[in-house]
Amino acid sequence: MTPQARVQAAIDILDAVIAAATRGGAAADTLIAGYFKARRYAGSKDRRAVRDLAYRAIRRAGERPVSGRAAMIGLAADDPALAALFDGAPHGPAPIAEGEPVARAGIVPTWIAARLSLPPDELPGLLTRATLDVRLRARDPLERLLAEVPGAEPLPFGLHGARLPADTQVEQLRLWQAGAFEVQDAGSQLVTRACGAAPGMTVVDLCAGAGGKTLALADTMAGEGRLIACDVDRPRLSRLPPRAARAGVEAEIRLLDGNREADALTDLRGAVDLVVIDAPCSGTGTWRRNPEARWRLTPERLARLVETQGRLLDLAAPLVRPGGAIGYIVCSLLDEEGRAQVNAFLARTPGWAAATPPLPAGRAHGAGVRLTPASDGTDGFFVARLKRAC
Ligand SMILES: C[S@@+](CC[C@H](N)C(=O)[O-])C[C@H]1O[C@@H](n2cnc3c(N)ncnc32)[C@H](O)[C@@H]1O
Repeated sequence: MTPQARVQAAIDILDAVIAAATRGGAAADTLIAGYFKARRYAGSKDRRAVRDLAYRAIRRAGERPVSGRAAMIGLAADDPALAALFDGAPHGPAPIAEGEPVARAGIVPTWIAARLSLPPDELPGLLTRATLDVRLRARDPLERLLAEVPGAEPLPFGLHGARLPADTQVEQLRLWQAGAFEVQDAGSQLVTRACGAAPGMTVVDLCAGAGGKTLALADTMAGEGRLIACDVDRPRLSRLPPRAARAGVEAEIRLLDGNREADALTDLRGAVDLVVIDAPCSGTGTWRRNPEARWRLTPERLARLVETQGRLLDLAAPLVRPGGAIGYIVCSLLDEEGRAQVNAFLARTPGWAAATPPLPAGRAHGAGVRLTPASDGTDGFFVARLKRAC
């Protein structure tokens, strides 16, 4: 592909990303993969260059741009070499006309910025490139992983895992195939640990999805006790059993009905030591992985998420035995999903109190702990451990 054709390809991809963000379609990564699947002529250098251009344009625009071309013209405004490629060459973008729409540079959409309780100097951290962190099974020695992957470094915060070079082909590694490790952000590992699972417990992972945290919980439980993984999303949940099998983990799987979740949990009422709620949320803490997610969120969608989170807390509470706990997690930096959500639960539910353990990272935030990309180098999270009185 010519340099001009690469720019046009990135514009086409951006159009698809903007359309998907508007109507709730696929993530940028999926759209980029689909684009190149249909264009086998593009070589690996072309793919890398187009992907890089598209992501630079996505990261640069805080608000959803009106078009891919507006996003790319915005990027070109800071990059004369890129601007020069708008020259009307075949397969490339037409020259930039006077008065054409240009996406404004920004980090956070205005309506979200007003609700984000982050100091301004932390905002750029939301869009830095994420690290490739992996969690190693407790029984596997870290040295083997460090020996297999040149450039791998031990994770900070005393976590049993490694930070791998960004371009590592994880699934080709022998240790991954043997089930010894899983890709999991250091922050995600820390907040899972904060929930306080232990061997012998009965643990419900209420929003297990494809099982990232289920597998980490199982490792902490060392195969002793009972682990029940639930979700309302059948395709996501169906990805859990093969992952569990690869890691040598046993978990009961329960598909919940989105309107009647409690029906599938009646046998667990008052019998659970720990319910982990890794709640559906805005994902504002993971923008560095999915920067287009900030174009996707709307006040209405956020309100629905907040309502679901409150409902999940109320669903979890009766499952917990006296003296047991809820681990509430969101990968969000919005207080209405984190601190305020937990405060509201504690205010309306007698017999519950905050009992979040100190973490080797993050800062106390209301009844819980918050991790941020800028101060902890992890995805952004809020976690709270809530204990039922004995
Ligand atoms: C943050 S994701 C979970 C990620 C997963 N725990 C992991 O570590 O990979 C939130 C999950 O909540 C699920 N969910 C949404 N509404 C739910 C509900 N009412 N009951 C249970 N799960 C729900 C979604 O399908 C989604 O998989």
